[in-house]
Amino acid sequence: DPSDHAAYMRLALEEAKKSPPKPSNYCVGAVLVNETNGEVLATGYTLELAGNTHAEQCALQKYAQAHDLPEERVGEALPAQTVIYTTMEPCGLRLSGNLACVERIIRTRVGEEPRIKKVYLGVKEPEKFVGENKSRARLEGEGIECIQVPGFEDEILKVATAGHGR
Ligand SMILES: Nc1nc(=O)c(N)c(NC[C@H](O)[C@H](O)[C@H](O)COP(=O)(O)O)[nH]1
Ligand SMILES: [Zn+2]
Repeated sequence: DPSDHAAYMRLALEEAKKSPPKPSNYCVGAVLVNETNGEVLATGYTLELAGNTHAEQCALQKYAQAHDLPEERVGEALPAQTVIYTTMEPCGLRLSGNLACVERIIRTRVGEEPRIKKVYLGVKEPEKFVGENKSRARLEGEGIECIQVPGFEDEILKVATAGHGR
């Protein structure tokens, strides 16, 4: 049921739990969904794919690979009403200097239309690594709606910071 946002966020959180904790990032989970029919298109979690990969990046890369496309062209294969659920808002800047997920989401545009129309997020990014995350303003500016799915904040942050010690 495409409107059961909590179910998709719960799925993203289950993915996040698979991520190997590190002190230098967050353990995040992401799910790409076709909002027209509720179909799960791909899932991803931080470090799932080789390299210093983010959850959203992994979901996009897996879907692209399944359609014989490089990640930067994934928009060509995404349904027009694709949405992404991510336990933490997409990064806008990464200490590693790797391309931020907000840019990966925006570049799914084909012509004028972004293929990812909405970003459902569980929590804002804490300001530990890169100060205030400005991705939501960036996305809204590109016509991509950002919607917070409430109710999972504590569990998401516990999983996200598992590698940060106490
Ligand atoms: N939305 C999101 N999904 C992820 O999978 C992930 N790991 C982060 N984390 C954001 C955090 O700002 C960066 O992890 C640090 O800035 C370190 O940067 P790298 O990850 O090493 O590129 N954020
Ligand atoms: Zn990211």
